[in-house]
Amino acid sequence: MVLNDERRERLRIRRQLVGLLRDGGGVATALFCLIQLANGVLPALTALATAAVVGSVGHGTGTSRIVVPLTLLAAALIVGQVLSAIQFPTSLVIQSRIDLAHRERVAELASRSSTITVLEQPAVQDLIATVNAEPSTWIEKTPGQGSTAQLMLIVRYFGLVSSALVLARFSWWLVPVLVVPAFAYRAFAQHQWLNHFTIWARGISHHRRYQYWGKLAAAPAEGKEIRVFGLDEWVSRTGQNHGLTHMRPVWEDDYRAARAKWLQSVLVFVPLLLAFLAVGIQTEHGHSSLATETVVLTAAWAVFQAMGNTFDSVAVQGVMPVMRAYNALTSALADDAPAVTDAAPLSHTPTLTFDDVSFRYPGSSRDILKGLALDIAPGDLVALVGMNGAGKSTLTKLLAGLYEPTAGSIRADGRDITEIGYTAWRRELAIVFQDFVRYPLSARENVALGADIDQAALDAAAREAGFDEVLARLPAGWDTPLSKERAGGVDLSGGQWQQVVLTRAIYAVKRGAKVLVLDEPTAHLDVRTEFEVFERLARLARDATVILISHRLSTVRQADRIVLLGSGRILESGTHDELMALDGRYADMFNIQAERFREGYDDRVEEGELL
Ligand SMILES: Nc1ncnc2c1ncn2[C@@H]1O[C@H](COP(=O)(O)OP(=O)(O)OP(=O)(O)O)[C@@H](O)[C@H]1O
Repeated sequence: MVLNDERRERLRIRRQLVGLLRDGGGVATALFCLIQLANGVLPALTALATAAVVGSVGHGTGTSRIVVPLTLLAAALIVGQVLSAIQFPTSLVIQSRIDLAHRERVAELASRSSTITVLEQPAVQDLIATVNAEPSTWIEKTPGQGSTAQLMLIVRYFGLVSSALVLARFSWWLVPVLVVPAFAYRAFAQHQWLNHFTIWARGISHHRRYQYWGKLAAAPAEGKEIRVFGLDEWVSRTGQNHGLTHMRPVWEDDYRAARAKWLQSVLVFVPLLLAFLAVGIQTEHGHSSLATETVVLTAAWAVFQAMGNTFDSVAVQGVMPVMRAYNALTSALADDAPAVTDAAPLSHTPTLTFDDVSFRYPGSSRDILKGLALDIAPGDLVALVGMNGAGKSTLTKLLAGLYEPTAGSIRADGRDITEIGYTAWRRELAIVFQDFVRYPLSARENVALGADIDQAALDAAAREAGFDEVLARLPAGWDTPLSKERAGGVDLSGGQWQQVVLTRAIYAVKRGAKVLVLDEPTAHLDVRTEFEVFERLARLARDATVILISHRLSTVRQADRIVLLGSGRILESGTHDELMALDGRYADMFNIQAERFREGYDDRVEEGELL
């Protein structure tokens, strides 16, 4: 039953692989199919042409009779050579196109889910790692490689059939005598290869560790320690041990396979000998000609050639995990089709309402937010403060719709954001996450991120984020790649990167975003720069609501409202003066930071110091 299910799945994947050939491009795939077909039938044609040449020589009636069969034979040989020369580049073109289309589908699949809940599941992450199909060993194959191998496997049977037809013309019984052992030969070789494959795959974790230890010796950072602590011998021995643990069973299998070669040789040798003897005897007795003998001998050999190569099966086997992961990922993300929405952009900045919002992360039993209630008026600059782990970033992720509240709702002008639709709602947001992405792109691309370029707005955003001074020092200004890995690129400091993403968020506001969320956007900036940025943000707050998370209380004191989060709830809320007058937790935190600052320390509250 299980075996049947497994067979059915393998068959389904094989069909999928054939279907993928569509992505290889019409012309290239047609050419590849033609090459495979020709490769399949050429041995039989060569057999017929050779026989015709031999036959015409035997008649001894001058050279004219031999010209046509000789030309045919030469044509078959030349076509065979040409085809094998263009087969490889054609297959590379098809494979890369199929792989590109596959990666596009995977990216589309991964972004299909409107929240990131499902993507955070370890099982889904494992599937994505497999489905990305980046082979690092010979046993792993890409969908492109699997797909062309599957086609070659199918076409192989055309070769078998054409050679069998040629044999049948001489004597029908030669067909089973040769084809049955050829199948047995194939099954045997295939079994050996797949066994070899399985044994190799079983030790993959040792192989990975062998690779890791091998790379360690050559890596600059680790190289420092290896030299200082004299670890070279230990590193090389550990690597060697992993290599040997992986390869020993593989080598044993190689010896076993070599010893079993005699059976394969018998499977080829005996039927061929039978066929050769039968035809030889008949020719001897005048029942057959030398030409027929030639055709039978060549076609008989071609039968084994057609069935002999088993590497295509290994390639198909190598892509099975990728296709299985792809199918599993499709089912895992099936319920997360994008919310289709045609909601029009908001005409004004909305009032934001967190209505009794509770939240716990999927798979966790701890409530991060517990019935949180918060209203934010349009154009307000609200500072969210609180200890590490209080749930500030979580609140912004809920606002962005990356997770859905476990209870309660988040509303914009009274409308639940799920009703507006996440795609439409996110157009209204500009968010700088704490763990923002540093794209190895130009400064301009890092700020615009695919949006239309409005250079005047870009320049203004850079000024407001304090990025203009950095920009002026970049060798190619806006066009400078922000990565040393790119030609002419530069590496920015942590603070300079924050200025880039601040510029990104401000540019989004200039292009119409109504809510700006900044999660510790200034943590790496020096106090003076942070203060200036904050001043500018305060001015920006007239066009958009700004929600700012910060640990530096001296900076956020100018916010319209400061909200102190703790234990999943709002502990205190008000202006700086109101909260200081309250003399509660905020006042404590502020006083400690102010004291530290006076003493010359950084004014950032470190984890565990307070509350
Ligand atoms: N993806 C996640 N899965 C499970 N728990 C998470 C996840 N992300 C955050 N948490 C937990 O949620 C709690 C709140 O985290 P959050 O990042 O919202 O805090 P924060 O107030 O922004 O802290 P910080 O000031 O350090 O940035 C923390 O205890 C954290 O461990």
